[in-house]
Amino acid sequence: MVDSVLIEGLEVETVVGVYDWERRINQCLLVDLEMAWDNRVPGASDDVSDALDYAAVSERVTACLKGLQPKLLERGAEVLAGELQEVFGVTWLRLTLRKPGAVPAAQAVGVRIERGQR
Ligand SMILES: Nc1nc2c(c(=O)[nH]1)N=C([C@H](O)[C@@H](O)CO)CN2
Repeated sequence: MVDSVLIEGLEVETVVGVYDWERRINQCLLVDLEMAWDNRVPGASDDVSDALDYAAVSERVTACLKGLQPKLLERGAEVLAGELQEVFGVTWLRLTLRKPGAVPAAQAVGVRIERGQR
């Protein structure tokens, strides 16, 4: 499967971080997702129920990270990947989680994971 559905630069405000001061504030995370999906089916039917609905996935991503409040980006990425695979039936995904401002000299720092088979 070479087709994908994309979400790029999704902003989520949540509690995230390992330090005590970070547990008392909201910080912004940026989420990029590439998810394998057979786009020939919705391409033929023109029906959103055949598509991987990026709006529904975006809502789920936001709710998951707001609820989870992970210490590590790695934890956020891992839980998110598992939830998206289970809930939406995504067989393969590449997920990037960035934390802008965490290292002031860098534009952003983050993690990237791939899970499942294409
Ligand atoms: N690989 C990681 N390194 C660090 C993380 C992380 O989530 N993954 N987090 C922190 C702190 O929370 C940092 O962002 C505070 O500025 C440090 N390193």
